[in-house]
Amino acid sequence: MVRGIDHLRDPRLNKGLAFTLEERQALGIHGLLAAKFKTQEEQLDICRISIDRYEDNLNKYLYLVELQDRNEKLFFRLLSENVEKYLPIVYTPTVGLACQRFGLIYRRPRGLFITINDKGHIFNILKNWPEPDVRAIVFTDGERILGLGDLGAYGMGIPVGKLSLYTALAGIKPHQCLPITLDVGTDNQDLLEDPLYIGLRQRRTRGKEYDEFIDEFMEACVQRYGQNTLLQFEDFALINAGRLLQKYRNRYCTFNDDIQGTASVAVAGLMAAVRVRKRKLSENIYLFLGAGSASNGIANLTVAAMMSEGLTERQARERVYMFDVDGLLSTRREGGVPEHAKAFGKDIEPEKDFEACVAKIKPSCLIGCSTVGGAFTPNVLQQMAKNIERPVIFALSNPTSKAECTAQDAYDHTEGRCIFASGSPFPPVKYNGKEYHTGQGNNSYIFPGIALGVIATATHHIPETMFLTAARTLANYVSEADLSIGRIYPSLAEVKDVSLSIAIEVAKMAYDEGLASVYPEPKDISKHVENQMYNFNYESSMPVVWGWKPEEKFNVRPIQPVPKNI
Ligand SMILES: O=C([O-])CC(=O)C(=O)O
Ligand SMILES: [Mg+2]
Repeated sequence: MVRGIDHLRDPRLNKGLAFTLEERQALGIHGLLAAKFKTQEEQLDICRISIDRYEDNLNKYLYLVELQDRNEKLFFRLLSENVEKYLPIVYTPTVGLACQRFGLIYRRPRGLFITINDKGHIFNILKNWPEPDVRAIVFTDGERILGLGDLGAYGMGIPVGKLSLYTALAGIKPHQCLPITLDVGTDNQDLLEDPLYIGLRQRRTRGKEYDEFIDEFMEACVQRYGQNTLLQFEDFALINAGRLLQKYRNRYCTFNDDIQGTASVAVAGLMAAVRVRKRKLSENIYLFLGAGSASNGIANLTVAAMMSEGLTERQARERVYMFDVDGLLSTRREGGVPEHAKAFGKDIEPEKDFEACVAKIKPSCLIGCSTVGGAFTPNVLQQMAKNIERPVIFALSNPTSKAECTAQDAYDHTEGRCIFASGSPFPPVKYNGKEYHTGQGNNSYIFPGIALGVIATATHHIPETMFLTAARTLANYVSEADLSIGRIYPSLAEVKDVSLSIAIEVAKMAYDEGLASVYPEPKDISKHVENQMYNFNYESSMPVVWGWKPEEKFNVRPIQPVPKNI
């Protein structure tokens, strides 16, 4: 039991003015607080008022970071009860800005920084982390932070933000979460010259040494926290993301959020669009702008979904085209098709002009994972409207500045006929006197639920089919009301329910497929999952008195009346 001022200084224990008189006295903090007793609800009101006073989103972000450092329960309850309002601050898009300014806003440390110089000693560094019961680690090497590129150690904002959502959206306990930055240097010249830069000021280590470093890291994590520790890759560059996923997916409990989480949310959106358009997944032609991790992840999962509608793998792949910096992925083009996207190369005439490509291939679904802001020009969008009655337009690159088009542009240039989703949030669209609230095809609908299901069952691997299950679960949440306002995702206000449902489906699957290691199998899986979840409300801080009370231990007979004749 931590007593005295240290109790107030520990964000996990601190309740501010919500400590009762008894608690203040028992903990030796009486007098260290003002006289007023507040409820958590009153505190939440003050937080909301305080944040509203800031106009600059980065200041709002800083307020929330400091709240998390001061009073963890209050932070998580605020976030979980106001998802629509604060998700864009703690997470995309503001977290992108926070990463870019990380040198300026870096105050208290959160998470671990492990550098390439620590190679050979990673386990020792993990031992410095004070929590013994970590179940999930989100880590980045900072090379592809959102669509912003190589931000090196400034990328730490991302694992921190992702893990905030683990707790706020899926109720995973904060002490079970560990954010890590693997600092192998940066190739971003601006950062190398930035006096505020907090990372190693050297070029990125690559090749064998990098691979050995990641190998050692993966091994050290399971050595420290167990084979079932969930290891989430986040914002790795294309050259490493897919390759490392293949290398580790059957050896560790791991997934790559940008490949698999993004794929799952995109496929859920496509499934919901089926309801609007009355056109099966397998009746579409897909064109991806960008042929990186996200595109390949979405394309592969879409192929799997088309196969479950009856197509062969080959037939399904034939319906998917990709276009990258060198043009359409044609086997006839100079330099051929890059290895990582081989499955989607086509034996057709090369084409370097994207607009021409949209006209020639006539896709019915256009999916942007290019990190090129504005790449879906008015001409591209108009062509999509010519291709099909209800074109699907996904502008998935993050943050907002990297989106391939805005929601308003998509409506304006398709006569309001498009079905639109974006990775970052957009304000409501006005078109022809009607207001549309388009959805956010962001992996935040997926990864918290997957993580909860995986942790609750101590699953040892995460098969691809779990992401298809998650996609179906999410798509089932989309109501007719959502669809009628142009949204192919449930509102963010429902994302906690969605996460729990995904977790339950994932947990069921883990037992069905023999992947779970929590035994015996719980009779009621939903209850089992729910029982693991974080309590966002304050609990009593009174010291617990252990021991037994005689009247509980023994059945004491009631006193009998004494017979009169004795
Ligand atoms: O963080 C997000 O908003 C989604 C994501 O994983 C990315 O863009 O890399
Ligand atoms: Mg990411």
